[in-house]
Amino acid sequence: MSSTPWFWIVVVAVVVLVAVLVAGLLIARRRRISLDESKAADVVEKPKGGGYTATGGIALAPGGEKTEEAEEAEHPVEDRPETDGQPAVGDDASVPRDSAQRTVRDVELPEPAEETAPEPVPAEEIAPASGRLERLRGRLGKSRSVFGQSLLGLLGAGDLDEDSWQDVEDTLLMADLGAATTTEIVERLREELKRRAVRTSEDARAVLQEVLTSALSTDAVRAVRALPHTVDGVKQPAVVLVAGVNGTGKTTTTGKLARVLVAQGSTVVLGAADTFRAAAADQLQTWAERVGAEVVRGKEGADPAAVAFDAVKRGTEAGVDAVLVDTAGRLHTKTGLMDELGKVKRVVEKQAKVDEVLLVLDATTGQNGLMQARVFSEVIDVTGIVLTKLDGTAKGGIVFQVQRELGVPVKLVGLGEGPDDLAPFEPGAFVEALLSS
Ligand SMILES: Nc1nc2c(ncn2[C@@H]2O[C@H](COP(=O)(O)OP(=O)(O)OP(=O)(O)O)[C@@H](O)[C@H]2O)c(=O)[nH]1
Repeated sequence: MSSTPWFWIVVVAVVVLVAVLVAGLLIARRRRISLDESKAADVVEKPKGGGYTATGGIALAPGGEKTEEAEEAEHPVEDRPETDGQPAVGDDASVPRDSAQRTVRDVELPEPAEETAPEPVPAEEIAPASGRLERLRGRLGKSRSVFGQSLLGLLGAGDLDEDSWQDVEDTLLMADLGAATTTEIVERLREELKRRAVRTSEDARAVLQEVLTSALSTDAVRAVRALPHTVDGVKQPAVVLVAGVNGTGKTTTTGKLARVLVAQGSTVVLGAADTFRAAAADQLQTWAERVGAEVVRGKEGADPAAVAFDAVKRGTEAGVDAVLVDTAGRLHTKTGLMDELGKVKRVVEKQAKVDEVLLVLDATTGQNGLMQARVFSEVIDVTGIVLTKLDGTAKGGIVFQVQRELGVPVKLVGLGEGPDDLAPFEPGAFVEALLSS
């Protein structure tokens, strides 16, 4: 083989190699990173937030009132197929640059509206407290049928044999008068009927009324100490503590009592020291609003003694006539809760004397109510009893027992859930109501 072809093959290979080397050098040069600082300075840092710069404060509108109608949107939501106000297919993502711009213009600001005092809330009409027991006589219906019909039926029948006297005794026991009071009343009835030689049912009724009324009489003052007094020439509100077990009607009684006081021209602060149940404070607040009294309440679970203290402090500062403190319902069997009630009283007494401690008892609980009363009076020195729900029981006789056993007068009776269904307790009117047909 001749050497000519080999010569040409070597020449072509060298040419191709040179061409590849030149191309590689050119590409490498283009890719090299420039570290020239002057070029880096030309890069302008973009402000964060897409170039938005606030020129003023956030626009604010008065709360609670309706603001001016917003201008009609260019693409009203209602014209869109979807309802949530999100952009729809075909909507511009942003306002086109050539769209009409709003210019600055003067606008007439409306004259500020003259401040008008809020319309005073008309106070609810409150039934006068005097003569309430007579008006609520019908509410004693169940107890009345036991006393009025059974007793009068037995006594009006003329001379009573031993069986009849046994029936009288049973009737009194069933009405929750308790053994001791029943024995005492039966003895007095026998004596009086014999002494006066009673023959007619009219006379028998009169004797019964007299004996029952005297069994309820006491030398203790029945007036609720809820009027202000003066200490060193300074007016002090009366401080009333309302206590009792759960659901006896403490909050309702506190509200009803506040109504009575306000109706008589007193100013009242209510202390919601029932911090266990948020609803209890709300309930008291509703009463306060209806009556026109101020309410002092704490956070749920707050120390009831602190709330009671604050309520009395507020009442004293505001110069009101009475501060009524509603305490949490508690089981008389729970020592901790009872201790806490004692603390409420002690803490309040650091700044003012507690003038009245009302123990609220539910008449429908009968003997159990009596046990509660005993424990409560050991802890807080009860000065008056409020017997509630007398409208719902045949055991109105509990009044006799409570008073006799505790030596504390029944001062008020609850005869319904209505705001004016609280009556002062008057033995004569109460017995009259029990015996009325
Ligand atoms: N029929 C009748 N119901 C009453 C009377 N007093 C209160 N009540 C009702 O008894 C229920 C309990 O009353 P509240 O005032 O909430 O009792 P409370 O003792 O404050 O209850 P707690 O805060 O849970 O301890 C409510 O439904 C009242 O309307 C009354 O004299 N007669």
